[in-house]
Amino acid sequence: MAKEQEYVTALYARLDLLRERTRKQLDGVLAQGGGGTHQNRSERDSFAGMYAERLARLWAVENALCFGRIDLAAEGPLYIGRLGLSDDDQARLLIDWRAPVAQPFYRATPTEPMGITRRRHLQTKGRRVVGVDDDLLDLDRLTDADRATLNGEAALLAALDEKRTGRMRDIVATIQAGQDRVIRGALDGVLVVQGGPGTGKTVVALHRAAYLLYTHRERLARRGVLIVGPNLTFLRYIEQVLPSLGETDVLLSTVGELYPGVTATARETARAAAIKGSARMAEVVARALRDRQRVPRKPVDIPLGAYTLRLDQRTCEAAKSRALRSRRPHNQARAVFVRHVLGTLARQAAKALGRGMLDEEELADLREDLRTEPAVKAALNRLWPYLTPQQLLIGLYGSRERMAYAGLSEAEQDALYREVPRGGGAYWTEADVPLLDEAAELLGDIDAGVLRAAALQAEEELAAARRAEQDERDYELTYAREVLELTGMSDMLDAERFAARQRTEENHLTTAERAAADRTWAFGHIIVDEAQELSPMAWRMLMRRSPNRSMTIVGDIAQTGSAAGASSWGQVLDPYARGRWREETLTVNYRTPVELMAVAADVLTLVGPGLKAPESVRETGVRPWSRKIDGTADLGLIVRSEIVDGGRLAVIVPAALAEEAGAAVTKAVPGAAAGPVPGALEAPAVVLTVADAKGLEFDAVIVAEPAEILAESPRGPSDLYVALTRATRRLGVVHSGDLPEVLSRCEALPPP
Ligand SMILES: Nc1ncnc2c1ncn2[C@@H]1O[C@H](COP(=O)(O)OP(=O)(O)OP(=O)(O)O)[C@@H](O)[C@H]1O
Repeated sequence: MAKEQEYVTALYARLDLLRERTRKQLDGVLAQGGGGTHQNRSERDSFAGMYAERLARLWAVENALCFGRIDLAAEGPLYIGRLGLSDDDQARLLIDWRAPVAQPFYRATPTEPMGITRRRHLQTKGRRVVGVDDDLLDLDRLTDADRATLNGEAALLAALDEKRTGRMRDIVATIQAGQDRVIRGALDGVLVVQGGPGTGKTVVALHRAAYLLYTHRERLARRGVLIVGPNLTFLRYIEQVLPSLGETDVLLSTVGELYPGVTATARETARAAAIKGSARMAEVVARALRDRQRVPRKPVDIPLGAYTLRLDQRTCEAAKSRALRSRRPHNQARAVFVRHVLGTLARQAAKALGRGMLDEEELADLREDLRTEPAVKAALNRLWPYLTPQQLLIGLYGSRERMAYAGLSEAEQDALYREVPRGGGAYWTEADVPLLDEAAELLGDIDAGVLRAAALQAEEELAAARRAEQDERDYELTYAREVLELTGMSDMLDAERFAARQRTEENHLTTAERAAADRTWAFGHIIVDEAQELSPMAWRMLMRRSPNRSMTIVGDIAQTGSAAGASSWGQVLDPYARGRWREETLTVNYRTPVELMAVAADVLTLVGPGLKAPESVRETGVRPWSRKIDGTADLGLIVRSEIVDGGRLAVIVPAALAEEAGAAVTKAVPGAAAGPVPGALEAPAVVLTVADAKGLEFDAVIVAEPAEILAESPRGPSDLYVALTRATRRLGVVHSGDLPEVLSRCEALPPP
């Protein structure tokens, strides 16, 4: 240990020196100030960015800088750590864990030693070496049983046994061979990582992101990496892993956050979400748009001073079919529509003016005059309006006729109908986001000038409405204001200044920040976690963000909870990457001890025949228990008695019980949290629904009213399976009715 300490001390000294040097370089660049030519400034900016990033990376690796070493038969030891370090003569001092030469640290086994004779795990506390743990890969000294299983077991078990902090930690020191294969898998194509609960899918996906960024830095730094998770609590749970690996420029997002400018915070029924998620909504949105490209049933008269122009159906039909044939998105095709209509009107006007033959130039002038006539503008806006995705969907959900036209059945209309928003408040739900994205594809951009004009016009109309209806309760007024706000039009008033600011800020934004602000950004690689939950419409949206189909998709089909979620990976991926996706399976459970997994495995038989639970690596000797309770007051008492100092406990409840149970537990336990609120992860106890607990883990879990969880949705068995597999140590079940037969393996304790 003393020898290892010497080496580790030298590594930290080197790290300190590099930090010092980089700091000086950064200060030097910043001291040059903002003068000089544009090129000077932009060069300085990019140097400053580079040094700042390097410095951040050097600071991120303080903890467990070096965690292992491998002894190569030929060249002596190599030290493995969070980043690569060399001395001033370029001699290697520390190898980045992601470098190819570090691979034997994770993969070597006694049967396949990969040229190393020994692997050593170094445990450190701060800068102090506190433990050394060796695996000998020298074949002659091992038994057959050792050979089959030996893989840094002691270090792994120590890591798994630690109390949870509420945040996921990195596992660089103890990545297992099967996981390493996933982490270092090729960048291109779609890699599916299927695995039961606790098999490390999430943590492996995050390490894969770090590995890919290291190995393909050029390509990925420019296009960025997106990591999609199921909810904000989950993203908070994992957000520290990549920074601790020295990678900060990655975009973490839920599906609901992927449409810039929209915050999807409204709630809706599972049924509505399921309808919105189904694949046929692509056609529904397309039809909803066709509904807005209307040909009037009767000719439209346009009064223009002394005479009246008439827009007949044939003209509208012809204009529409030209616009559609242009194959441009709706807002851009509008120009084609308008041009044709104006042409016809101009010829009519010429006739009305008694001027039979006009030359091209005169006709063009006339068209331009007509274009700005309010009555003409109003007619064109009715026939082929500029639309934002928000307007299209608000209009659809707010009208049964439109929904019927778009192909939704009466029952579906009932589920989706929503009043056109009046006062403030949340409107958009998570399931709306892929539909907005779909609509945006069909609508295309409205160019900034037009948007500005439209916003100004809307403002004028608002002012006019204000004048006209001062005394009445002004529905129209609120409506106009709301739509302006919901569609983001109100921001567009200042589009020019916004654009100018955007241009100057561009240079300072990281790739992730730029990607987050751009709906059409194509990512270099996308990682989707809890991918079984995504709806077909959400997949369509993600696939648009990944034209090169370089993706890692992790999940567990047996844990699917949402009604629009996946039942097989083929069903999800074949439409986009048939024959081009590969699957890796993880089968070892690093979270849940054997005793708990036995209970969960019983429940898995309800999910589907033939499904196999992952195998747990640890036994704790602690049996899961069950207890009959008499209401949520009892629950509060039990939770209080189950809390262990410094440990974290979750109470997982059916959605219908969330509020009541949350109130009871927060009353009984000081500091407890109800629901996925900020701070929930750090609380000693938290009450969560299954959907909110997905992907998380806790020292102890109490599952409340399992029978209701089973009955609450068609995916009830999957939900119960998820709930039972969140604990790293202790599991209890409380029930006021009968305990479901499938949980009979729990030890029945007397009521409190
Ligand atoms: N090689 C490893 N070394 C140390 N800890 C590990 C290792 N692999 C997994 N773990 C730990 O096991 C736990 C479960 O991992 P993770 O959450 O990634 O599993 P998962 O497969 O995503 O589970 P679920 O499907 O239930 O969400 C985490 O605490 C993780 O840190």
